[in-house]
Amino acid sequence: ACSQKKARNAALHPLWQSPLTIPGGTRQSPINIQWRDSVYDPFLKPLKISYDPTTCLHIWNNGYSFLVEFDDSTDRSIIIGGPLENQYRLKQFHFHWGAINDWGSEHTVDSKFYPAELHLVHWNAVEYPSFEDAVMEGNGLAVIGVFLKLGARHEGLQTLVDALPAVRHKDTVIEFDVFDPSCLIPSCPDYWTYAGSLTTPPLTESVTWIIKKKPIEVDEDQLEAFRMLLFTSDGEEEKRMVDNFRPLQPLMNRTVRSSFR
Ligand SMILES: NS(=O)(=O)c1ccc(S(=O)(=O)c2ccccc2)s1
Ligand SMILES: [Zn+2]
Repeated sequence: ACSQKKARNAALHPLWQSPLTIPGGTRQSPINIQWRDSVYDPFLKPLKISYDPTTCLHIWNNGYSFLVEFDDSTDRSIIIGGPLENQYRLKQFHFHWGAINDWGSEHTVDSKFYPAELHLVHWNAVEYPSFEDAVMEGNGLAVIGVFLKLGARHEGLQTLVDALPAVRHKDTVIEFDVFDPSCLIPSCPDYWTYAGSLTTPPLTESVTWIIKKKPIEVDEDQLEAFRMLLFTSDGEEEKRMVDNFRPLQPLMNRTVRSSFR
């Protein structure tokens, strides 16, 4: 089987032979972040975030999560600095959550789960001609992870929550034309960063993860609104969209760096 796999791989176009396309690789995500094992890196810069709210396009339920997608045809919504060599363009953001508040995040901190986790997905438009190309490159993507914890109602999130009933079923989309996702990012500058992968197929090892140390607070009704979404299309037997997080992956030969002491 192994030799067959090698033969099959050899038959592939060189582009697809790189280790990046073999998701059983060495830098998979998510991981547990053991705070005391993370290494402070004084050379890490502050992350600079500048989003143009008018680049917001629509919300859609893709059957995994609900995504808010942005117009990434120009450099109007970008991040720069932090661990990044270039600026990266915002493509979309989405969430992962649990059926109950005891779990739901993809990353954990000292083995603690949060009830949900926000991912803001950006791509390296300086070095690559398209998002699809960037997805296949080791420095192609940068994802900001923000933990959600149970607490006060989040007013910025509420505009998003109010739109969710309209995308209850898989493959439903609604226009969502002005939203500034920086309202979902804690003002505290502290973050961890490590080299990882997408946490859903194609699982490619192309993500520089930037995980914010401080969570944002959301209330129970807002988490419940996530849980009333469906994995299933209209007319199919309803399956609630919950527990859409990937299991923890081995750290292997990686160090998690922190931007703070
Ligand atoms: N959870 S995560 O942030 O790691 C993530 C998974 C998938 C994406 S993607 O939508 O960018 C994408 C990328 C390639 C193909 C299809 C979707 S981002
Ligand atoms: Zn995600």
